[in-house]
Amino acid sequence: MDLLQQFTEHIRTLDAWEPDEPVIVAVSGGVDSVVLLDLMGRLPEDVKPNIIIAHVNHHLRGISDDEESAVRKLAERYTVPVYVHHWRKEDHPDSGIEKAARDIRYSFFKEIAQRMGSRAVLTAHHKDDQVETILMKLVRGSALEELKGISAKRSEGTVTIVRPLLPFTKKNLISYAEQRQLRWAEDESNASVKFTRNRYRQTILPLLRSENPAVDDHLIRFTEDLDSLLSLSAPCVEEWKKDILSFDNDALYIMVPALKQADEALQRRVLSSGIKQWSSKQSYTLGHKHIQMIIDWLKASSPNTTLDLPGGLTAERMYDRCMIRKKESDSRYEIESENEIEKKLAVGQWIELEDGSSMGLLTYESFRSRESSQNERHLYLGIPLQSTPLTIRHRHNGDRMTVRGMTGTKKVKDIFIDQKIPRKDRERAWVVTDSTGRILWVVDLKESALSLDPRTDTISYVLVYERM
Ligand SMILES: Nc1ncnc2c1ncn2[C@@H]1O[C@H](COP(=O)(O)OP(=O)(O)OP(=O)(O)O)[C@@H](O)[C@H]1O
Repeated sequence: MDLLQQFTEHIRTLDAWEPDEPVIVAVSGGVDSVVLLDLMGRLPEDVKPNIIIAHVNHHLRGISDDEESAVRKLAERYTVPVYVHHWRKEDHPDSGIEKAARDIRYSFFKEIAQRMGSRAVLTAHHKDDQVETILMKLVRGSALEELKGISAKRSEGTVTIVRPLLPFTKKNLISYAEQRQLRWAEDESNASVKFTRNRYRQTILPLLRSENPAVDDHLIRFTEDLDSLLSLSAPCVEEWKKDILSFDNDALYIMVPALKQADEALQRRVLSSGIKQWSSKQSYTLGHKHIQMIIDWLKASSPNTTLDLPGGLTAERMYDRCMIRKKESDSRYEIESENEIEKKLAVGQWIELEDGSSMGLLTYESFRSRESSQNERHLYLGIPLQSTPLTIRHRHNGDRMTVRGMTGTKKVKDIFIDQKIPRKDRERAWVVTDSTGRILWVVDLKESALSLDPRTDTISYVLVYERM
């Protein structure tokens, strides 16, 4: 059976879309996604969807623009629509480039899917990616639950991320591309052993394969077996969790004697699952390493001690109970009390604020077409794609923000002082934060380096503020 036949069979079993339904294919211009696009275009009519290409030009490497035009040419060749997002690293000074680039990719793919009424986003991850991921996680010491590979289908809200090339090796894809005389761009970063994944790809896995050529299949089988064991034992973990853990908005509580009755591997699973559940509501994260730290500390510590954890969290032990929560902020130098009004703002929404002013978050297109955006009572700010939903609130003690032309962050309090804003007005000022809590704007006063300028930047959304 040739690759197209195997792919078609696999697509039928995946059952991720109906014929003629719109699906998004993420095409970087590399061989994997070029092959995926070609295979999708050759599917028989009874499984063939309406293909829409999504591409992100990261402006990171010399060839980024060539990749974009190659992807546009592919769209012409297959007569399918293409959507391109431009992303610049200067807009993301705080985050690691690789992670920020990946986050923006997925949020763009999902946004296009929602806009086009598509349920599926396809990426070209293949079997070699799968094996590298598993091995890297094993070596890094990830928690058992994280030792999963890349999933063939993963739901994220209304969209499912589908990886239809997982059964196929890179070799399979390259020989298909050569047979079909496809053209693709080489990713320069693949050649560098600087990146961890490339060391696994170029040195570690070839060595393991020379020891046993079936090592790839063995690693994949290992995660499949582990997955099934984890699902089988999940009800038991849930039972233990009921005795050991509880949480509310403020804290996660651990009953120490109950925890100590479980063996240590079970302690890790219970805590890891409980913390994940609690932190998904609080947007804190504690990794495997810190879970082990808590277990070791509870084993050794006397009844009244505390342990500092990352993300401003602290664990306090009071006899039989341990409480994990956000550290109290140091308010010695702040006089005014905090005002707790907090509102979320999603794209397309307008909200009225208590002081009679209002804010709306518009797409760039609708901002441009709104005549009243020229109104002098309006102030506006460009918002990067991945920042939403925004939060509107008054200032908090200890607030800090990035400021253009300055490295690090500056205290919002100092910005008020620099601009000689009277105390009573400081309490009334509105602060806008992005989805991760970073300040984008102290309204009418200071824009953070994370915001964009609608006149010059390629922007996704515009936040409009209308004074009372
Ligand atoms: N710039 C891009 N534009 C469109 N699609 C992309 C882009 N980069 C990657 N993709 C899609 O994602 C797939 C995986 O790419 P890559 O291995 O570089 O991503 P990654 O950073 O490892 O992502 P992940 O964390 O999801 O594995 C590609 O085959 C392609 O389908």
